[in-house]
Amino acid sequence: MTKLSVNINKIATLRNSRGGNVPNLLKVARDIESFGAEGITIHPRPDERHIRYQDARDLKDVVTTEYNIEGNPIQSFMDLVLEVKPTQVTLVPDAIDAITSNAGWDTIKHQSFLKEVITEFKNNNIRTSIFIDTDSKLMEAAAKTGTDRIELYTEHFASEFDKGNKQAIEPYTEAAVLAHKLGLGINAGHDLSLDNIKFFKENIPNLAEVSIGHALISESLYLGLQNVVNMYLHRLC
Ligand SMILES: CC(=O)[C@@H](O)[C@H](O)COP(=O)(O)O
Ligand SMILES: NCC(=O)COP(=O)(O)O
Repeated sequence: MTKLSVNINKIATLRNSRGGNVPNLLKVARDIESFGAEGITIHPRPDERHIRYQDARDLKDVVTTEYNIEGNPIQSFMDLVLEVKPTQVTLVPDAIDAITSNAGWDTIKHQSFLKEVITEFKNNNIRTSIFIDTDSKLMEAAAKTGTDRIELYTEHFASEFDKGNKQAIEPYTEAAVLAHKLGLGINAGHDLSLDNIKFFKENIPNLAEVSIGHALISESLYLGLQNVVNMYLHRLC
């Protein structure tokens, strides 16, 4: 079984656009869990453009499934995660001004830093995962950091799949086989969607968890619009 962790960054983006509390992030997290999702993911960024550090604290008392916090382990992020103690922390090497995550870790260059950070999280009973590309050398170096899991960075797969190139899955399958041999758990995320998730899952052995946000929230709008427009029409007739 592969767990679905829903990334709720986009709910916070919508909320912040008006300055109030609509949509209510905590209610959405509760609802998503009640609909059967097995985890909630957030990615608080230093500019707090969507998830705020306070949201990460507030969600701690709300999330009853798996709580996954993603981000670049700068000091403020480290402090936050060590305070909140989620189920899992996913380390992502994104630049402060990145629009979204756009690269995996260079686990060779940053090996000793990652080892240090991972040790600290694991000493606090927080499972660790490293956002990473499919390169075998990077995967082998990831295992040496002591991380529990890796998260395959799936943007390339998603964009190639969209163009009809199903062979783009091959490096991901190979990376998953290697990760499993190295004793690493396997997560995946970025641009996974209703269109590509079945094919991805069928081709990735031992896939423990996917975190999905941008497409899932967009699909929820598409699939929910008809219902809501009709509800307005009923109230207006
Ligand atoms: C790590 C990753 O690939 C995505 O989760 C990313 O966290 C999405 O962040 P944004 O919602 O800020 O684009
Ligand atoms: N770790 C990936 C994630 O949480 C969601 O990424 P996306 O679906 O918003 O691209």
